[in-house]
Amino acid sequence: MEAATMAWTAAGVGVALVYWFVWVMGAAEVKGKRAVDLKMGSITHDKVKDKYTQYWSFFRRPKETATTEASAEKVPAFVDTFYNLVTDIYEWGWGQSFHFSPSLPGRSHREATRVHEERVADLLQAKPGHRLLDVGCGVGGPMRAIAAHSRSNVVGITINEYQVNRARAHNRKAGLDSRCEVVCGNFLSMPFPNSSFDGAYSIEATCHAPRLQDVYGEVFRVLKPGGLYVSYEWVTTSLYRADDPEHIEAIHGIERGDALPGLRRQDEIASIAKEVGFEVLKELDLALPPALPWWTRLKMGRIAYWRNSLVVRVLTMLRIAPKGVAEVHEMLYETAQHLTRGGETGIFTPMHMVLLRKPAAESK
Ligand SMILES: C=C(CC[C@@H](C)[C@H]1CC[C@H]2C3=CC[C@H]4[C@H](C)[C@@H](O)CC[C@]4(C)[C@H]3CC[C@]12C)C(C)C
Ligand SMILES: C[S@@+](CC[C@H](N)C(=O)[O-])C[C@H]1O[C@@H](n2cnc3c(N)ncnc32)[C@H](O)[C@@H]1O
Repeated sequence: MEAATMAWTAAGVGVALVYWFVWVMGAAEVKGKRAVDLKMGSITHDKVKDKYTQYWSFFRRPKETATTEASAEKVPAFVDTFYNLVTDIYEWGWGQSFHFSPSLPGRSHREATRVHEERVADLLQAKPGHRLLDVGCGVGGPMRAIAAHSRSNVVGITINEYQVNRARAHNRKAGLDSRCEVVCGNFLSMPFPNSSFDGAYSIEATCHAPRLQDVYGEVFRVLKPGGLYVSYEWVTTSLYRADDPEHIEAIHGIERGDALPGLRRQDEIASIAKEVGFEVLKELDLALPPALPWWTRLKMGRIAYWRNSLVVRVLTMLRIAPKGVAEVHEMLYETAQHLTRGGETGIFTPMHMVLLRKPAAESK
């Protein structure tokens, strides 16, 4: 073969490979967020690496982030930075619902996710015309599933403006924008009047609050008397041993890689809820058998992680993705290992469910 023909063939194969990785394989979970669309929220291209460094130096020592008041006050701003860094990677590699769910035999991840979300609507006894609050709504995967399942209206709040725009765009696309509204704000001090919601829920979001009392107190305030609140909490279980180095490593790894100011213990949740005035109607770790493991979705994707990592590196090299994306992706990969370890050892659950009620006659 002539040299020129060989060069053209090699170039053709190269272009085809890049196309395959970026356009075909790159759209990992949900078509619509492709690898070439990876931005870093509202962070400008040249600032991504700096923001990642700032994030990492803040959350490197998880316990310290929540224990001093000055540091706890900074948590929402760093959580916002975290979601600027990860939102597109989450959507690209996981989908529009940023949470786990128990695996369901013979059903896809997407179906298992929907079932886990619809359970919230059923626990809340949500009805057409009800006004529900989604505390920490992400890009609105759960909000759309719950509004569609129960025909209720949902208002979501997230600290991250980029997520607000993504969620609104998804709501419009799904034809649910008349029933799903998204507000940018801090759930530790919400821009809603007292007693303005029939029900409320939070899915894997309140773990970002330095003090659970503060967010539960706000939910209590905005709920109508008699209103129900369901929360899926990230907690350590009774199997966690604070003197076991392997346990410490897994839990610290989860906290660092998920912008958490220190995980709470499972047995703290109900007492905090009671402290702010709620009645505790139900409390259950939804990850316990007969539920099938939630972490298999993380484990089974090793080949996908390798492929994604390559895609991210190629896109950074081609300057399509900003510098720093590869580091963020690597951090998430490590976080996935810690989460898997937490699940396998049973020391951690992301789905400790509590069903709470604001008393019908306000006692507070
Ligand atoms: C509730 C929270 C987020 C939970 C999960 C949605 C995310 C936790 C870890 C994330 C991921 C880890 C590995 C990534 C992988 C390397 C990449 O190629 C594709 C995306 C991941 C799978 C990513 C997806 C979302 C998570 C599973 C926290 C923040 C409170
Ligand atoms: C892991 S995501 C879960 C999102 C959504 N519940 C879901 O399951 O798809 C956590 C969410 O909590 C939000 N959040 C964290 N701290 C917040 C705060 N102080 N105020 C408002 N939202 C916050 C984040 O912006 C993000 O949307």
